[in-house]
Amino acid sequence: MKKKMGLLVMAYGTPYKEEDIERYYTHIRHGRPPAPEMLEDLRQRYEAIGGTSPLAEITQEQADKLEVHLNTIQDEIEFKSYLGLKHIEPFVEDAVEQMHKDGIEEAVSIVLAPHFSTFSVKSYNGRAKETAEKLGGPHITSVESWYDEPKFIQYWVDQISETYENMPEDERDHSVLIVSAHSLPERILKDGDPYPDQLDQTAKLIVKGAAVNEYAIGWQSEGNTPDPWLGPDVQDLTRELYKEKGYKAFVYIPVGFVADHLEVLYDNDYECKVVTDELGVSYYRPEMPNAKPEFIDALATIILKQLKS
Ligand SMILES: CC1=C(CCC(=O)O)c2cc3nc(cc4[nH]c(cc5[nH]c(cc1n2)c(C)c5CCC(=O)O)c(CCC(=O)O)c4C)C(CCC(=O)O)=C3C
Ligand SMILES: [Fe+2]
Repeated sequence: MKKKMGLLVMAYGTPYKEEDIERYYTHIRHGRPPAPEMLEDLRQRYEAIGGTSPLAEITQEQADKLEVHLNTIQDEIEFKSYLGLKHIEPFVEDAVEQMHKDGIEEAVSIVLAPHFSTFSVKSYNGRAKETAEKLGGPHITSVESWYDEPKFIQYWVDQISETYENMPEDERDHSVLIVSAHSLPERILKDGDPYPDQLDQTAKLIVKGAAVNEYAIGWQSEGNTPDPWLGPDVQDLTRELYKEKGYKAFVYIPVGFVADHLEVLYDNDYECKVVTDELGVSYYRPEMPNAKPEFIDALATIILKQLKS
């Protein structure tokens, strides 16, 4: 008999339709409704990428494929996946409750974001464990971070190698790789949050694997709040690097994310491209992992390693 295990896949979540944008944004803001102009600004950004984000569909596909793949590559455990989202239903709490109702006693959880921070991964895992404790189960083993998983690094190495191979030689010799993640308020640094160091490590491993000479770390998508956020912002960084080094091509890899969504399709493909267009240089953005088999295999490897440790 195979051992049955819940597979709790957690991700940010996105509005399913335009009418969901307000309550979604309110949830992100811990229950404080956004001012009308902030809401309108967000609505327009979704509008610019086609009305809503492809994220909902991609996240579901990632969870489904991960379950199937895990059940294919080993035969000791029967995994059953549950999707738990941070800011829209099915919420993390809903997923844990469903596992409990289904009689799941043991579960493993993973957040679809590679780098640990008190703002992101810690809060997902905390919400899951708190709910499980309240209900009296399941027992959850959590993956805390996976920013250095070799198969994840290899995914990006392969992507950028392909991008650089297809670039005109003159551009390749004058290009820079911008490795980025979602910015967070600078105050996370006070408490020794590992987030910036983990991004640094991811970047170093990718750069080494792909033998890229020129790279820089940037932050993107910072929130609309008065506190200072981690910088440099990818748009400012693009301008500075152009001024200092005169690069002819900029290659963006937002490795803090794993799917095509608003922060990539708008903040990179629109906002960063406005800057590269203005500077008259080339913009490249290798493909996101989404539900590609190599990435699903990387996630499965991370889960199995966690269960063996
Ligand atoms: C660390 C981090 C990740 C990566 C880790 C993870 O994935 O967990 C992430 C991912 C995402 N963030 C997303 C969307 C948004 N995040 C916002 C706002 C914020 N994010 C924050 C942090 C993060 N966010 C923070 C500290 C705020 C400010 C909150 C405040 O005001 O105090 C806002 C509000 C408006 C704005 O600021 O743009 C939106 C719409 C989407 C979905 C996109 C889609 O729908 O396609 C995704 C994947
Ligand atoms: Fe966000």
